[in-house]
Amino acid sequence: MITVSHLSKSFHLSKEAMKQQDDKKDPRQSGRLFQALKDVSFSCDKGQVLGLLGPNGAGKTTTLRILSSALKPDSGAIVINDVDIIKKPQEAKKKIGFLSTKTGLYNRLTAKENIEYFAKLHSMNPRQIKEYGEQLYQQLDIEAYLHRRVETLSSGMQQKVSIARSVIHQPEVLVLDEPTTGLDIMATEAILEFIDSQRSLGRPVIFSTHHLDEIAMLADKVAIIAQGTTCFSGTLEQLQQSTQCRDLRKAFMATLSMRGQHGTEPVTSQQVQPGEQ
Ligand SMILES: Nc1ncnc2c1ncn2[C@@H]1O[C@H](COP(=O)(O)OP(=O)(O)OP(=O)(O)O)[C@@H](O)[C@H]1O
Repeated sequence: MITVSHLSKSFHLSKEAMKQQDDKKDPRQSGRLFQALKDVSFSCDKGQVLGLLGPNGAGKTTTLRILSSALKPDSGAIVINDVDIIKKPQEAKKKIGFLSTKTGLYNRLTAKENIEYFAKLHSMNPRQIKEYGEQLYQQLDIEAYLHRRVETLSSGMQQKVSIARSVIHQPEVLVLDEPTTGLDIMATEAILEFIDSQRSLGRPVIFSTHHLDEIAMLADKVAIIAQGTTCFSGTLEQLQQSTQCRDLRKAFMATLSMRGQHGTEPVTSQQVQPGEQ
């Protein structure tokens, strides 16, 4: 189980960034300080898939980068099976498999060389790499192009290799930032099937997306972030009940407008407690 509680994170803006933010008139900005996250909380249990939703700039990537330990929050906690990984960033690297939109692969290495390189960074031994690698290659259906250089692969193939590289060390939790963006229907389907297979293995999966059909198809839970604050966290049924909307798109829009995202009302952040069902 992973529990994320009350994350906050501010960035100091460069002069250039400040000009860009000024144009957006985002209330999270105060002079050169931009509070990207104010209060983000949600939880995802063993064998659950949680979809992270929110408008552009809401704070989804910032949240996921904090989960992966690439960024340190100003406050808040992330607990995976009783270990606070903010206090133990090395544990975070072991426990979390992270796929970002920029998860790098080395173009000149083959797919297999890339995956094995990252496995070694996680101190896996050759037997473990072979054993778990073989299962993973089959599961992701990437065996046919394991020996091709990454630069010769399509974006869908590269995304599957990136996923393999992110989970080769058998993390306890999988975190994926917009894993299907820019992929065609077949590649998207393969990624969604992989997420579903992780749920069956009992591994919590947290993924951000702008595609509500992916949420409807896969997610057990949803967390909606608006302007750096969680405005809903719970099951899909609870989202539908709280908004009285069966249609997910309408439920999402209703949640945002209840929180003042479409009007002039301030965001009245209803405190979402981690672990809330
Ligand atoms: N390093 C940084 N310095 C300054 N501002 C930042 C930094 N990183 C993110 N931000 C700002 O924080 C806000 C949240 O960004 P984030 O990338 O987390 O949003 P998002 O919800 O993932 O958006 P999208 O759906 O467009 O990917 C944005 O306004 C962004 O410009």
